[in-house]
Amino acid sequence: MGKFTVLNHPLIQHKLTIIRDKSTGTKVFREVANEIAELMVYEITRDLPLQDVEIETPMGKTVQKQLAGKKLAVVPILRAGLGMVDGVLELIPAAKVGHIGMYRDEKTLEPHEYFVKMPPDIDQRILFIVDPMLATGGSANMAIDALKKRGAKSMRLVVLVAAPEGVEAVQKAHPDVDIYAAALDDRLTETGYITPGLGDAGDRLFGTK
Ligand SMILES: O=P(O)(O)OC[C@H]1O[C@H](OP(=O)(O)OP(=O)(O)O)[C@H](O)[C@@H]1O
Ligand SMILES: O=c1cc[nH]c(=O)[nH]1
Ligand SMILES: [Mg+2]
Repeated sequence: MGKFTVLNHPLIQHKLTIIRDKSTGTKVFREVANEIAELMVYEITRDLPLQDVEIETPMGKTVQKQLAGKKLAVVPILRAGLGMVDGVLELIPAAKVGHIGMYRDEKTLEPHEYFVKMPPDIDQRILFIVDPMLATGGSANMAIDALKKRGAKSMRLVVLVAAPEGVEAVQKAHPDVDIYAAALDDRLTETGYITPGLGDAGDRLFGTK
């Protein structure tokens, strides 16, 4: 089964409270969502493999470390995942970005895929799939299916708020994918929203209703 990790660094908890607050407007919501994503990526990349490289400093030759092997890509699940991309790229500016468009039917809660554009060689990259909300897990599972179909082999799912139902669904469908969240919330409401949650992440990021 894939690991589920809550990254509860005090800065992350503090910032998450800001975006949960319904009085937080679009500008601050956008800024702080990206700040949380940046802090999360710092934690999630701790285990990336390093390799030796010989370089020359002004003082002479030396063997030092650099990131080894596989390259990275960030994959936001549109729309709301876009709200985490800049934060990830702050720390990994050379990462490629693949987009996957999904919307959840408001009544049935079924996910629908409407767009996929990936960088080449995703089979050789570690993919950080980002989406602020993991609710039923339907969207994340369909996104992971779409990426596997295109050859992806190494994926990590990075969300701000997770519901227990969503974590269980992804762990069951994709035991090879580790999940990282800034918080694990109580449950889903009857209408499929995470509670206490932060509302509709896409609407809060983009000012839609
Ligand atoms: O786990 P699930 O039950 O599938 O729900 C989570 C999904 O719902 C939201 O997207 P939404 O469908 O609202 O699209 P949007 O990002 O365009 O607002 C959210 O950003 C996730 O992608
Ligand atoms: O609480 C939720 C659940 C799904 N999508 C959201 O944006 N928020
Ligand atoms: Mg939405």
